[in-house]
Amino acid sequence: MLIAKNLSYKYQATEVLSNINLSFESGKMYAIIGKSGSGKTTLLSLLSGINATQQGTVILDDKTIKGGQLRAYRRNNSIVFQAYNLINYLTPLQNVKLALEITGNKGNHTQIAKDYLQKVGLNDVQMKRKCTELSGGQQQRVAIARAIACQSKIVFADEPTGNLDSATGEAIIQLLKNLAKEENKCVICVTHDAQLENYADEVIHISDGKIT
Ligand SMILES: Nc1ncnc2c1ncn2[C@@H]1O[C@H](COP(=O)(O)OP(=O)(O)OP(=O)(O)O)[C@@H](O)[C@H]1O
Repeated sequence: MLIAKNLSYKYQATEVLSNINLSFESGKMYAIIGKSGSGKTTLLSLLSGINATQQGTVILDDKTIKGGQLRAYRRNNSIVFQAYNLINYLTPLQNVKLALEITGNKGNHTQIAKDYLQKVGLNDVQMKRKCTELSGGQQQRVAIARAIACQSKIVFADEPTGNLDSATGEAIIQLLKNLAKEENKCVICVTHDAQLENYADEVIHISDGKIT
């Protein structure tokens, strides 16, 4: 489904990814694991279309993603960012509804947003507070609800359990895993979390910008 072919990437003169070749399928959860600074977020940014490739290609369903198609490709993907990237002056409910509107989802957006926020463990009061009035872990769960509510074929998650205690983290991992198994999505997570490694169908190790 999704292929990274000979991907290399530099920031200024420094190469941070070197000749990466990977392939991802629907119905599976992947964990990309590596030390801080090993290139995980950079790899996710190329796979998801946030950044354009420099060398090598990203191929979706046999079609190479070219420069002009990057924006549309990016819009079709769901991404859970390490820094959440929520709209802070909106409530969780408004954040998820906005994403549903932008991605042109059908159905009752308020109900869908509520259902997904409940799934990640937010209660009715928390859903209606401003995001700035939630804890870091609650904001992370809003970011996850927003990503999975949009029904993208591929969900990318950068440290999705980074700010959660181990029980909440496990529940979120299970939710991501169900997304792969029950809804046939391709779920690609970047993580340090050994728990996530245990749940993943495939574990990919990256070190100094290379797959090891
Ligand atoms: N915009 C940038 N300009 C220059 N160098 C960058 C930039 N973004 C990242 N880097 C460098 O590229 C390398 C890989 O960074 P990246 O964020 O991909 O690593 P990571 O494995 O996701 O790290 P972490 O687990 O700490 O988030 C690091 O050495 C980082 O300092």
